[in-house]
Amino acid sequence: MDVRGLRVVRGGQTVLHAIDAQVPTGSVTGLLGPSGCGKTTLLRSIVGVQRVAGGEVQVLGMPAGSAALRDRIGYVTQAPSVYTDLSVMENLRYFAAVLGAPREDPERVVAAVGLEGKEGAQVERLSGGQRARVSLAAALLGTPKVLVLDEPTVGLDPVLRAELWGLFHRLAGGDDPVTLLISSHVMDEASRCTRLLLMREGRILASDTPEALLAQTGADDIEGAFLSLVGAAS
Ligand SMILES: Nc1ncnc2c1ncn2[C@@H]1O[C@H](COP(=O)(O)OP(=O)(O)OP(=O)(O)O)[C@@H](O)[C@H]1O
Repeated sequence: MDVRGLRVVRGGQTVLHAIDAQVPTGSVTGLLGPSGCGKTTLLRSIVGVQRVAGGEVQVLGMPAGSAALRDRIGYVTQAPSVYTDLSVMENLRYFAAVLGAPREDPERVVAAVGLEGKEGAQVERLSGGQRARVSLAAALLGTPKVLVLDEPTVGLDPVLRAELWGLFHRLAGGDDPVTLLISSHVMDEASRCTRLLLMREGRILASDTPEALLAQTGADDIEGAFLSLVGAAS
């Protein structure tokens, strides 16, 4: 993914100020920054659903929003995007049909997110974490090359969070690597990423590996590195 000079205006305000950002293929890149800094807007621009005021966004070598990218990008929004009155499997079969995914794909993705045994459960009756995993399972249908996940671990317990990060790394490290871009406002998730994009007030503060950011700032953790970079930029 390659973002150059991206400018977005929402509600009359510039929310992305001509930003540049690269997400290497096969990386697990964390997009970290405080609430309201523009993370969702950047993700929406990459998925191709955000009206942009300027700049360019390329995904897998194609302009964001290209029809050819539709079944190659999985996008999980913050709000669950599955039908709550349908069962887990009904949702997955429906989305698989829309995408033209292989017939056995719903079973594969249920196993990938650890929802075996819940196939027949109505989504309405699932816990928040289970619902989040149904949305993630839907995004894994059709074996996308890029996964864009907006705060996928919010509200999950630590065990489930660790399991999901394990899944993200398995997807990125497989024979057919997936590139993952994952937003979070929880800085302690930074250490789970292979690369970081630190964002503040519509600008990218830094783009590097967690280790390099710690070395560069001399901070003990990414929160400290973030504060040091904010200090240096102002
Ligand atoms: N539909 C909208 N209309 C106008 N302004 C919006 C809209 N959605 C978001 N904004 C503004 O754009 C800015 C960036 O919002 P965005 O949702 O991208 O932030 P975020 O970093 O994802 O926040 P959070 O972590 O709280 O989800 C904010 O100042 C917000 O008020």
